[in-house]
Amino acid sequence: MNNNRKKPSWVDQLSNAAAYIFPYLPPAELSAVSSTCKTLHLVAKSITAARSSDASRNHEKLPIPFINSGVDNHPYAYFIYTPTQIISFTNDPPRRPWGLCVDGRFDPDPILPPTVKDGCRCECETESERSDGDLIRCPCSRPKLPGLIWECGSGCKCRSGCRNRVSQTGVSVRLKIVRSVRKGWGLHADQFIKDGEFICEYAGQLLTTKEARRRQLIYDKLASSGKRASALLVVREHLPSGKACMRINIDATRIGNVARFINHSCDGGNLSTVLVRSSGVLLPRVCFFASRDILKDEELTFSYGDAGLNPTASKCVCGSSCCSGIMPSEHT
Ligand SMILES: C[S@@+](CC[C@H](N)C(=O)[O-])C[C@H]1O[C@@H](n2cnc3c(N)ncnc32)[C@H](O)[C@@H]1O
Repeated sequence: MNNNRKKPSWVDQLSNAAAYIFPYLPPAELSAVSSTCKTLHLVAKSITAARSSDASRNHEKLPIPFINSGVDNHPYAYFIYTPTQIISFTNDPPRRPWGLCVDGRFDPDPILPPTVKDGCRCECETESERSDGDLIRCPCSRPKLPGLIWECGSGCKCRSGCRNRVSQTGVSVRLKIVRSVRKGWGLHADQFIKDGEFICEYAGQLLTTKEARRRQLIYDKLASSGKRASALLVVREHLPSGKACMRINIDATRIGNVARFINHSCDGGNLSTVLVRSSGVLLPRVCFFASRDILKDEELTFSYGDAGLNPTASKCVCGSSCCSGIMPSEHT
């Protein structure tokens, strides 16, 4: 037996322990411990580099880096990543690790999915029989309403490879999150994106309208003191009767995906907001598709709604020729 094996030094032991604990720390705590000694500073630096390299925390097929070219000292934004919408009413999500390096995960040459403008190529039959003898209609054959598309889902005979599941593939285009002086973080294309291509879902916590209103008041207060950017999206689906509409509230402020970084543009921007319903799934999802060809490095934007007359609303700096100068705010 070799008794001469070298014991790890206390510096190595400290560094190993820090590598386990630091990925659980939010930025302020990470920065505080980082300033205590050189060893901890180096571990914190590598965690920060890993966090900045992929906002999706390995949840998407491609990494989505944060880019801050000297605008200020924010290397990344801190939030919990969810690739799909979640029904959750907890106020305090538990801490999870973020910042460990995982090598060799990304497919360098992914197969791009079809675009929404390719039309339906669903291979399941228009009407097919379920095992219980009932006929089910393929969602592709349902009447289309503006701003709403039907995709195949768990209620269809087809499998996940079906071409009518465009928005169920996750983020498949190269994106990056870029810091700017006036708008904070913003989502940008990191490749050419074709008109009609699927960009991403707006994922976050699905809220009741009562809870959404409660949170909106808090966010408005924080925004008026210049404290925090919120990401609470309200979308209304007009039901086929035309007499009622369903309100969908998605809050991506603390738990969300890349869509929480999409800034507002008064001219409607370059994204279409589309409600996607799929067979066998009760709730619709809010998805973004390119509304025109988008060049590499262009910022992705959409209209948050009408500016209205909210006197406490913050200033819009979208820069479009029809900019109202006021950010839209939800107060209904
Ligand atoms: C959904 S977040 C978008 C990401 C945000 N920029 C960030 O840094 O996290 C919405 C917030 O971004 C800012 N924002 C978005 N569009 C803007 C615009 N056109 N002008 C000024 N601020 C904007 C506002 O602070 C708004 O509350």
